[in-house]
Amino acid sequence: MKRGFLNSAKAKKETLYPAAAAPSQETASVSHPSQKVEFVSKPRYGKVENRELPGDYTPSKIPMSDMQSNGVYKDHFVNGFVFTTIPPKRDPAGNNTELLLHGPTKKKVLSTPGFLKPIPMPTGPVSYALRSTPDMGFGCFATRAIKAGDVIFAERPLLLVPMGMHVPNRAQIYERYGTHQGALVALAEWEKMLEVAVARMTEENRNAFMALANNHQEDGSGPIAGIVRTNGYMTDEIFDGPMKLPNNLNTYSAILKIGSRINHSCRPNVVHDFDLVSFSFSFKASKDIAAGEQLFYSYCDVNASASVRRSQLAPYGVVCKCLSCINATPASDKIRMEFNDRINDCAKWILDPRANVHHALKLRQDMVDEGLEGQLTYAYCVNFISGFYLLMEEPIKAQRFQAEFEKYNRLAKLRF
Ligand SMILES: C[S@@+](CC[C@H](N)C(=O)[O-])C[C@H]1O[C@@H](n2cnc3c(N)ncnc32)[C@H](O)[C@@H]1O
Repeated sequence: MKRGFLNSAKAKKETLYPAAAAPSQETASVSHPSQKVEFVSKPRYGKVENRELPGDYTPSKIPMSDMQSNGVYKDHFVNGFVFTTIPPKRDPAGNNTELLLHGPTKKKVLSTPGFLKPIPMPTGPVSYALRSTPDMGFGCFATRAIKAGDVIFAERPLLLVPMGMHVPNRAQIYERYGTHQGALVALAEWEKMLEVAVARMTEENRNAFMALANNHQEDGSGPIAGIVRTNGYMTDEIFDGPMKLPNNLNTYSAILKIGSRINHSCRPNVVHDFDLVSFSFSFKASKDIAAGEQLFYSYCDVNASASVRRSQLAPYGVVCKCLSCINATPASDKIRMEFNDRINDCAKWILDPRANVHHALKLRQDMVDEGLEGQLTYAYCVNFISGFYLLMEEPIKAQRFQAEFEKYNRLAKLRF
């Protein structure tokens, strides 16, 4: 792939995967020149035969006295995880997050300049409602027309926990019980830790959390871990240590009351963003949405082929039936995989606008056909087209595409 601005870290940030989209593997640990991550484990998914725990296994007692925060912001460990609440004072509207957080990371979060700002307001009156769907469980639907770039809602997570399972005695567990039963015991130990965080929630938040979907009922996950794995949003703005490690080994996963009800489509109409200062996720319309339409974001890489998307969705038990998956062909795969390169080509084409404007118009049409108007690539593309027409001294057309750029650039601002 050519290098260009779309390969920059900022551009790559556009695709945010919920937690379970990370490749599933038994265990993972890495050594980094400046960081060593231990105790991290990514559990299996699907049906795991023989889920019985070893007869001699007794759950660890979570050392509450060491690990429970006293609810004061300054409380953090130099080395170790804390259970804590943000903000520590109970909010009558329920906007509190329970966290299992590495002590130094808590310190980093709390010292973010401007922390803690109020949650952003939605654009206009309430525009969404939860409803059941015939084939996806619950979903989130627009109750009125929503414009591209509008904030549909913003919320603090119910829970924020490390992305992988953090089980302090993992090595001894595997040594004692072997790979298969060791994995089950690790999950049981992880469940114990999650139980502490969930027990700290208000009753209302706990009920909302426990009512979320659980697609991990047969792989050995406990009921809380199953909900975390089904509903987590990757929060890579929060990470342990000085830098982010590969495979999300040191990032966090957030579970949301409303956001976690949004289903997947490879033709999404919603984007989301986590803002550390208000400690909240905002969900914005990435296209104009009509009243009654379901809201979707993408759990997978929308620039990947249909088969890669399918494998990225497998941990959710999602078999996507969006138009792009149903009608996928080698040609449509190629189109998706080449969007980023083609937008970089626009910079070349603009040197001879009259001869090349059709390339840029075709790119735009391909993106519309694939339902990807919410991608940054699309905003860049219409901006280039506007530039082509300006150079060709066709101001009316230039203005039309400039207006479209401004509409989609409202979204780009969310991600920069
Ligand atoms: C984050 S939850 C979304 C909300 C969920 N439908 C509910 O009832 O709460 C993810 C789960 O929703 C279901 N789901 C999401 N998108 C889907 C899709 N496109 N097709 C089928 N099921 C889907 C899957 O069961 C998936 O594991």
